Amino acid sequence: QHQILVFLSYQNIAEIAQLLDVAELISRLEAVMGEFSQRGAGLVQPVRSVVPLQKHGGFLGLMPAYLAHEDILCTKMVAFYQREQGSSLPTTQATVLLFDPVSGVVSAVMDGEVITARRTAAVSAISAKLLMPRHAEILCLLGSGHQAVSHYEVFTQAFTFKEVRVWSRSKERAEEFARAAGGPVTVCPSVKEAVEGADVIVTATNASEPLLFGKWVKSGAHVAAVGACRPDWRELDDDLMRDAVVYVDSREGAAAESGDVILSGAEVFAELGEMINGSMPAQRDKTTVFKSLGMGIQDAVSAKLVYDKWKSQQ
Ligand SMILES: NC(=O)c1ccc[n+]([C@@H]2O[C@H](COP(=O)([O-])OP(=O)(O)OC[C@H]3O[C@@H](n4cnc5c(N)ncnc54)[C@H](O)[C@@H]3O)[C@@H](O)[C@H]2O)c1
Ligand SMILES: O=C(O)[C@@H]1CCCCN1
Repeated sequence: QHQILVFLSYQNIAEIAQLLDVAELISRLEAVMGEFSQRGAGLVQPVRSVVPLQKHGGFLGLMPAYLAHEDILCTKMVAFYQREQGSSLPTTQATVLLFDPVSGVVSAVMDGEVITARRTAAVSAISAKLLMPRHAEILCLLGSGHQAVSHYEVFTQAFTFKEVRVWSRSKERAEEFARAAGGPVTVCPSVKEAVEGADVIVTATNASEPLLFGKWVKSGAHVAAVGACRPDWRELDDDLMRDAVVYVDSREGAAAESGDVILSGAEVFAELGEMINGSMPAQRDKTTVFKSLGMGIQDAVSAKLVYDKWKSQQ
């Protein structure tokens, strides 16, 4: 009898979080991103298929991936929406399916919330490790939602900052974020004040117009941009995109989905995986942008990590 593991939505988040060790996740993500950028036959991951739900201001993304070396077959399904400010409905909901690649049987259905939050922050942390200034002291988070929280957790675990700042559209939310954080966080009244002098800036908002302007960004800073995942959505302005050295998770993904890349006309210098596998340099001394869109292979290694840990505990 084949055993199916079911993690129903929003019920076992603490359990999944416990199974997703940050250091281990980072090391698995580095390996798979490095391999992806070699474009070998062992890794299959089409650009995400996105179904627009025009009537509801949302999208359904399908993110399949097969990793032959580790024999991982996985797909994430993620519904994401642009919500009115104050809406109580979630903006992003994800479910991850793991398959037995021999039979095609589903071996696990997992809530994708923690996987999405952690793996995205872990990938941003890899970009920061390679691209942020050597003695980075100030981390700035723009947005105070799920991604901001997971970036705070992962970044403060992976690095040491003298100061952490947050800006959010809603001051109350930013204050709530600061109260809930595990350490001191400065709430900033404007994006400009939040980012001035910052060494690392994470943009994690649902904005569709630029909110981070190059003129405010310190020369040599690193920006990890995780929002704006549609070809007509922006978080960063043209100046920043054109003046910075731009890295992406996947060139094909960025060309299809990143408004910041497409509409600015900025040149993509390299993929994160190209830095990891040594085929392209990390230009740490320059102002850098890592434009993240999210990849199925990232969910696949994360889900496998959760599954293997869970199995070993049975
Ligand atoms: N790159 C990736 O792999 C990846 C993965 C997951 C989510 N995302 C994207 O990251 C972004 C944040 O996701 P989340 O799960 O934290 O969402 P969330 O809804 O939990 O938080 C969104 C934050 O953005 C703010 N915001 C919304 N509209 C804004 C606007 N117009 N201007 C400024 N701030 C605004 C909200 O106030 C909130 O702080 C989304 O765009 C999401 O699609 C990317
Ligand atoms: O890769 C992801 O999981 C996210 C989901 C939401 C839209 C952007 N990309």
